[in-house]
Amino acid sequence: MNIRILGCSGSIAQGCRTTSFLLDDDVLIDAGTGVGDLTLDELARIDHILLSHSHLDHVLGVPLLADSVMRRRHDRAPIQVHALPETLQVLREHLFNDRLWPDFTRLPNPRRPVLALREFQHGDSLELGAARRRVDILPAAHAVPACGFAVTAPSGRQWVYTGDTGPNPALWSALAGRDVAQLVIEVAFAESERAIAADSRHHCPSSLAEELKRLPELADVLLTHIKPGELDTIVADLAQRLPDRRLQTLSAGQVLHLA
Ligand SMILES: Nc1ncnc2c1ncn2[C@@H]1O[C@@H]2COP(=O)(O)O[C@H]2[C@H]1O
Repeated sequence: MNIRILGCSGSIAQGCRTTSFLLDDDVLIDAGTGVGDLTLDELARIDHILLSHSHLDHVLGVPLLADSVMRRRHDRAPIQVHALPETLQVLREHLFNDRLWPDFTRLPNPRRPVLALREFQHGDSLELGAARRRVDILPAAHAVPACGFAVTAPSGRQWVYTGDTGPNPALWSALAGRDVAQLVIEVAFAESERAIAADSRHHCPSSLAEELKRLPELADVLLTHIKPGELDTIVADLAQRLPDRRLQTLSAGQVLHLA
């Protein structure tokens, strides 16, 4: 099982692309600005998009992708966009409303649209893509309704992405008993912006260090969603707080493999 990191930044700047991961070649996990690095052929292969929440940095690729691939998918089923009901409602009301963007859930033809919106709930399990990967929907604690995802590799080991979240006790309960090989967890803000982190329901180093006490030592920890310009400060801070835990930072272009 391969996960290609298209974007993993907390916002944009040169070299910084917002969250998007490609599972195998047909399942997109979040649709941030990293989606724009895919070729048209790669975009046209995507059959499923999982959205962790409705914020722009995670969804803006969906309407653009729909417009790009529409003429290549005449004979294909709609791309299934999977998300919490609250997230889909935001897309319907504020994005695909024929004002901010055309309603691609009815275009190019209401009987054969390029997008179909599919609800899931926390605790659900989906089977997605040609490889029928199992994806479990995990709780997240963010400023808007949000979730994370656990994807099961052929060995039974799991790749877990927290989504955008602040301190999230329900996540650790949901992970108990799972064989987590890799945990992609966010830390958006430096300690100096701890108040903004708390307000906007993200992690900073102190809250992340507390959370990681709940994770088995064996899992690899990969940091994501760091705000542009903050990486060195955050990594140095975490190295002091967690000297015994090897932390890696995700980078765009990286491909994670899980047997
Ligand atoms: N109270 C706040 N003060 C400053 N910035 C904020 C506040 N709330 C949200 N934001 C910013 O708005 C961004 C929206 O996307 P994010 O949640 O990734 O990160 C958020 C912060 O960078």
